[in-house]
Amino acid sequence: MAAQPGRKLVRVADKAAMARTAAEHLLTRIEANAGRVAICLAGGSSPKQLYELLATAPYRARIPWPRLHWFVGDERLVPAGDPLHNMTMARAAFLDACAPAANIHAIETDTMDPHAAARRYEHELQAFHGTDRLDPTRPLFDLVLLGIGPDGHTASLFPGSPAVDVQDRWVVGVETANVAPFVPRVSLTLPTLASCWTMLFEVAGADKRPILTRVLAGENLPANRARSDHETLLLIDAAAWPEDESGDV
Ligand SMILES: O=C(O)[C@H](O)[C@@H](O)[C@H](O)[C@H](O)COP(=O)(O)O
Repeated sequence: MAAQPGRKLVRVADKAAMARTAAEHLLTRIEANAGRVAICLAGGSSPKQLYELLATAPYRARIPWPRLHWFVGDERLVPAGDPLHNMTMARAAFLDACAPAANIHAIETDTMDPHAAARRYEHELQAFHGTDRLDPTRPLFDLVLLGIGPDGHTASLFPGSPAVDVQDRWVVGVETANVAPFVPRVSLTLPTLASCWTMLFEVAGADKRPILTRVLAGENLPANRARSDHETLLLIDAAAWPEDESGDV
C-alpha cells in the first residue's frame, strides 16, 4: 500500500469517557469554524452514547445548532423509522430534540435500489457544497465520525467490495453487506470520507481488540485505508486497546 497520512491513537477509560472525549473534539471543530459546520455521523452502536450526551443540557447549551448540518457516512436500505436505520438512531438520540429539521441530511431509503439512493445523496452533498470536486484545502466536513466493524469495514465499505476502490464517486450503492444486517447499503467513498478536517473513530469493547490489532498492523482493510486528508484520531477504550500498542501509527 502507498504511504498514508498518520493517525493518532487516544486511549480512554471506557465508553462514557469516549463519549465525553468525542464531544469535546466536536466542540473544538465547531469553534474552529465561524460559518456553516458539516458533521458526518457514523452508524452502528458505538456513537450512541456520544449522541445522547450531545442532547444533555450542558452540551445542548454549548452547541450552536442553527449553523450545524448533519450528514451520515452510510445507511442501511431499510425504511426511515426502522431500528436498523442509522439516521433514525441519531434522530432519536439527539437530532430530533436539538437540530433544525432542515439541517438533518439523511440518505433517502424509499427505494430498493442502493445505486439510485447513492446518486441522490451525492447530488444532495454536491448541492450543499456547491461543487462536484473534492478540494483538500476546502474539506467537505468539519468532522467525520466512524466505527470499525468486526471484519475491518468502516461506513459500509466492506473488505473485498469494489466500493472500497471507487475514487470517482462521492457516494456508492453497496449491494451486499459482509456482516449483519444483511441489507443493501449506501456509503460515502474513501475520498469523500477523507475530505474532512478531523476523522474520529470510536472503538470500544473487548470484541473490537482483534480487528483493531489487525488494522493497526497495517492490513489492507477499509478501516485502515480511511484517513482524513488532515487529522485522523482513533479513540480506543481500555478494553479494546491492543496489547503492546504504545503510540501513533
Ligand atoms: O451502518 C453501519 O453498520 C456502520 O456505520 C458501520 O461501519 C459501523 O460503524 C461499524 O460496523 C461498527 O459498528 P458498531 O458501532 O455497532 O460496533
